[in-house]
Amino acid sequence: MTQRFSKMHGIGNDFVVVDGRAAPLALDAATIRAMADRRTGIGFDQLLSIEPPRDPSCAFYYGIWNADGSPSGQCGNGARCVAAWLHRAGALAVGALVRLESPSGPVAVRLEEGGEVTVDMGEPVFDPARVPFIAEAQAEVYAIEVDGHPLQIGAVSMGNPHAVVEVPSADAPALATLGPALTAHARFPQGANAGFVELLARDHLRLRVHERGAGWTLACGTGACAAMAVLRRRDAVDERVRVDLPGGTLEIRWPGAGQTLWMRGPAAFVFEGEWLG
Ligand SMILES: N[C@@H](CCC[C@H](N)C(=O)O)C(=O)O
Repeated sequence: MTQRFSKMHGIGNDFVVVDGRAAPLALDAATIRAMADRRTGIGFDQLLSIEPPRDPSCAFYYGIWNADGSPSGQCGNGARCVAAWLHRAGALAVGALVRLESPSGPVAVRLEEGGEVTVDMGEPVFDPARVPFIAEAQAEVYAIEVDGHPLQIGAVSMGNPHAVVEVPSADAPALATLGPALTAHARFPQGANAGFVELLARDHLRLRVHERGAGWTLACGTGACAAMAVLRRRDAVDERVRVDLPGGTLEIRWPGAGQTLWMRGPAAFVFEGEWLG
């Protein structure tokens, strides 16, 4: 089987992007894992397939699979790469706000002059049943025990499940084991992307994310949105924040409840190739 692809990244969160507009992608989980292997495959955190929309109000659909072959509902850095890919394919004009359909519903993307992409990521969802997160009632923080450590976490969906923990340092060595343990915690029945956020100022965060299905990544767009959502809900941050991740910086804006959340950042092409697996 051969499959043409573009290799892209959004501040180091890397992707294989395939053109499924004529024939939607039909790869099994084992093939995706083989493609994701960083020694014997192409290597990526997520695979994105751009396809015709199911929802007629959207211009295109993008499917998302993690490096371990599991599907996801949303990918923030991926949405920016999809916008840049569509522009290169002549299907998205600079400055136009275009609705795209993700597995968890629509987002709107705009390619800015200069190449950055702004994305309307929708409204954060805190209802535990919709994250999903097991809790008796909705709360701003939940006390849970992770790997023997008592933690206070926020739980939110940005179209995919996130746990957000405020930490004194996003470089703390203990995160190496806490990340995988929180991702797999039993109170997240579908797993979670585990974000560890350091509050530097009301407009400046540092974040590391252990992603469900991909492990530690250099950046997680929905993770940055989730950190903003959880901290803004507690009035710990302003309406606009800069989020520094190991691979670069994202700008996030969220006025608050009842409003959609916006993310802005770059999207880069690396190379084009053909998978011969
Ligand atoms: N890297 C992403 C999130 C990708 C999906 C995630 N690992 C999941 O399983 O939900 C981003 O930039 O948001």
